Amino acid sequence: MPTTRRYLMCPPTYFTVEYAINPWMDPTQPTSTSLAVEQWTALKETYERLGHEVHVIDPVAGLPDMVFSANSGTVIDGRVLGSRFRAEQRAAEADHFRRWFLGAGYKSVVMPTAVNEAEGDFTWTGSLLLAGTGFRTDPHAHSEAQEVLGVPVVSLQLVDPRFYHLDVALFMLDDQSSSPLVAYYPEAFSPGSQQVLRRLFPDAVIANDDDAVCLGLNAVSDGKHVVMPVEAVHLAEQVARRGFEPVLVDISELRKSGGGPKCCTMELRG
Ligand SMILES: CN(C)C(=N)NCCC[C@H](N)C(=O)O
Repeated sequence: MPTTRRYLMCPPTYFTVEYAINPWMDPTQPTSTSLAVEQWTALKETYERLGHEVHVIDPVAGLPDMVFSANSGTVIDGRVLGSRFRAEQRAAEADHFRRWFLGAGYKSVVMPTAVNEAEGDFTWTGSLLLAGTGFRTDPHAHSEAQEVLGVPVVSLQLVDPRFYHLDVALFMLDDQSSSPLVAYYPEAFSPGSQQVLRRLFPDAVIANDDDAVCLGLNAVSDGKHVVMPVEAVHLAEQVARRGFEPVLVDISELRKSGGGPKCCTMELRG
């Protein structure tokens, strides 16, 4: 069943690729800010058409990656754990989001002491917080998240630099039922973490290489509709076979910075 969600997004008004902090970014290749804005607007309108509430934070000049709002906060039951970026180029984003949360009336807003790229590396299953590490978020941020948010955390080790955040390797199809359904790309994880995922989610949708390299796992599900990159053809078929409805979006311009639909979408829970 779909449930209505609240999302926080940031328009890519100042989007460009002017530095390289992941293997997808090549500052020598041209980017189009107007195309990025067009694709982002279509994504936002897709959420609104599906009945979701979208809040928008003002973009800031000089912060070209601020469009990836999912990196700036993990919100569960109305408690906010902000972010602390690994790359200095993105460091200033964290405080803009902190101020947005306070302005929006959130009472519990905690900024992390360890490197923590928020929903980039944290995925809420409905009962557990899956937490990635290996490239960005520091393992200490996992225990910090457990303390601040008061939820059990399961650490997962990422091993392929192309899938530098958890949310380009795994997403929740259903976070509302007692047996949550997940989709993931096993090769992005260490052998031990693959075992953990098999134990936790024996019924998972398993993505293939083609799904993973178009950042197909950077998807957003409301329990029925799954907003995902248009190139993720095989994954969309798998998702449909499980009874979900793929909603395909073109987010190719933002992929030049290593992001997809989920990266542009922070969920405000509670
Ligand atoms: C899953 N999420 C939120 C992301 N993967 N975010 C994309 C961040 C892209 C940015 N150039 C960076 O490298 O930080």
